[in-house]
Amino acid sequence: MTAVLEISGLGKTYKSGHRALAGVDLSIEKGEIFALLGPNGAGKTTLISIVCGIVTPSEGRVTVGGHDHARDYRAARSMIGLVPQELHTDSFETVMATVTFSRGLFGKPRDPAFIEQLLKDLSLWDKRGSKIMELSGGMKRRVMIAKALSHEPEILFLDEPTAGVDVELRRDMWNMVRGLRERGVTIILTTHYIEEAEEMADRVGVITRGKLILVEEKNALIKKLGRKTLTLNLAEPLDAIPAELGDWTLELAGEGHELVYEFDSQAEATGVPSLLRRMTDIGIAFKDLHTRQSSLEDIFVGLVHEPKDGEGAAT
Ligand SMILES: Nc1ncnc2c1ncn2[C@@H]1O[C@H](COP(=O)(O)OP(=O)(O)OP(=O)(O)O)[C@@H](O)[C@H]1O
Repeated sequence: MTAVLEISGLGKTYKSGHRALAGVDLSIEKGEIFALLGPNGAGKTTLISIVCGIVTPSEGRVTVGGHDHARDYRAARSMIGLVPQELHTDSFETVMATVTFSRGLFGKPRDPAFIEQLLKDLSLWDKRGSKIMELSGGMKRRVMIAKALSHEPEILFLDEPTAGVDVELRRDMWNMVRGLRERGVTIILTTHYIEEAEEMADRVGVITRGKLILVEEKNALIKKLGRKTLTLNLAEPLDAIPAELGDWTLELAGEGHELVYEFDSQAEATGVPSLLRRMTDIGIAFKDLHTRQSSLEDIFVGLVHEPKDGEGAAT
């Protein structure tokens, strides 16, 4: 695999003195879907804005397809499409004119057949003659995507692409992302919908307080950091956890009808068989049981958890 985007030692201190990014190193492979997760204000938009040339970094280096982002800006930028978080398309122009113009901005020759297909893929073809200002919010967002793709970029940045969009647009968006990936386009997205990252991403990066604290294959991350919970539905409710079960970290839930055991699924001895044996020995019967693997969301919340007064530092 070859890296299509290389970021090293990237930092940004805004004029206000706010340090929004510090020491960010990241290498993105061609054709992957990379999800950047982080709480509000973590620095995701700042990072994307630097790579897209909207914000100037305070330090560090970015190369896009081997082009140095500072020295060879036009070549680097023409490889990138950006769908920004905010819609700024209050335009008197028509959909067709806006999208065609965007392609020209990057010095690409006119290609009406390509633009037609793009507008059709985004269900915008019927609206091609409408002024942008007359469109609904969802349609405007589709236009932003069409603009970002108009010059056939190799890397597409989607900043919170599905925030506030309806189910249909969200579905279309993800179908589009899958289609682009099949054509070898690299996708980097930020999202607050962690289940989306869980479904779509190949790799996940977690950013908090301007630092990229983790970059990992999504499946490996879930396996490595994931915990499993075993829930036993008891035949008779318990008032308290019996002393004989003191070797396991257990909780009672469901008004005493459920016994919950959280364990490390990667550990050699999970403690599950011995727990079940001990329960049988002391006469606690259960009707049913199920296990649940922790989700990316559980892992994310654990990683970016802000310590409250009196708590230890965040991990
Ligand atoms: N132009 C600016 N001047 C000063 N501070 C800024 C500027 N732009 C962003 N910041 C600050 O930098 C930090 C990172 O902001 P950024 O928008 O990158 O975060 P984010 O992770 O994208 O957040 P969100 O999820 O809310 O979009 C925030 O504390 C923000 O207030």
